[in-house]
Amino acid sequence: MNADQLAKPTIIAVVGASASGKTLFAQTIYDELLPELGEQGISIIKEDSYYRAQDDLPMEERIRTNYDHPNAFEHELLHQHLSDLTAGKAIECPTYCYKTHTRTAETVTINPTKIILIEGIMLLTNEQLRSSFDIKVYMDTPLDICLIRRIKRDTQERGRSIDSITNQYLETVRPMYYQFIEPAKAHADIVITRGGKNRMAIEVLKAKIRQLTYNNN
Ligand SMILES: Nc1ncnc2c1ncn2[C@@H]1O[C@H](COP(=O)(O)OP(=O)(O)O)[C@@H](O)[C@H]1O
Ligand SMILES: Nc1ccn([C@@H]2O[C@H](COP(=O)(O)O)[C@@H](O)[C@H]2O)c(=O)n1
Repeated sequence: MNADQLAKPTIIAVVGASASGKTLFAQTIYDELLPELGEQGISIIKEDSYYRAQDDLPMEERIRTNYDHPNAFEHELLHQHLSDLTAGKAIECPTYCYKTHTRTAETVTINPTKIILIEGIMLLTNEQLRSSFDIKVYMDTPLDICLIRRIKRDTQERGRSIDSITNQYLETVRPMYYQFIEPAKAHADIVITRGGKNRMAIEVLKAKIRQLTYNNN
């Protein structure tokens, strides 16, 4: 094993409200750097993959779960997986289905890489996880914009009705945002405005990742 393979990875966490642009932002950086850094250079993980499996619950109960509380996630497993990747071991990342509200049977193998991008709503609420991140980015998108984008996305991609989106928003998404997500902004190193298409912010992060990759600092 050479020195590069032994080097500790840099873990970059992208957090913020639901539909604030976390996925678009992190995925754009990943897609644009992958051809240059290769599959050994950069990987991407979604916190949503670690939503708890609920196969044991009937659908009526799954619908009532508060998905905007830290306890909805298996953060212990995510922390274990980040430790494994840091130790140079591959992981089997769960996959999640928003329509059935549980995990699917498949897992995705993620190999250790120099840069790990991870994105999700509750990543900074867990102290153990927080301390494993080297760079913490917060997407500071106004909540009304997030709601508009969530309505569009959840009707088109997650099989939701307008009624279910608005009820869930008022009952859990909005109050939990104020309880858990917005206060976590204080832990961020970088705060990003204008969502997942902020080109300058994307270029700044890409430049930092290149510096970490090629200069090792
Ligand atoms: N700056 C932006 N302008 C227009 N659409 C955006 C912008 N940022 C995100 N979106 C769109 O909003 C929706 C939610 O963004 P997404 O990245 O999935 O948010 P999150 O991962 O934070 O839930 C997606 O359909 C995405 O393409
Ligand atoms: N079964 C589920 C699981 C999660 N959600 C919602 O997803 C949001 C987090 O994902 P983002 O991509 O939007 O960050 C979160 O706000 C949950 O309400 C869901 O609706 N159903």
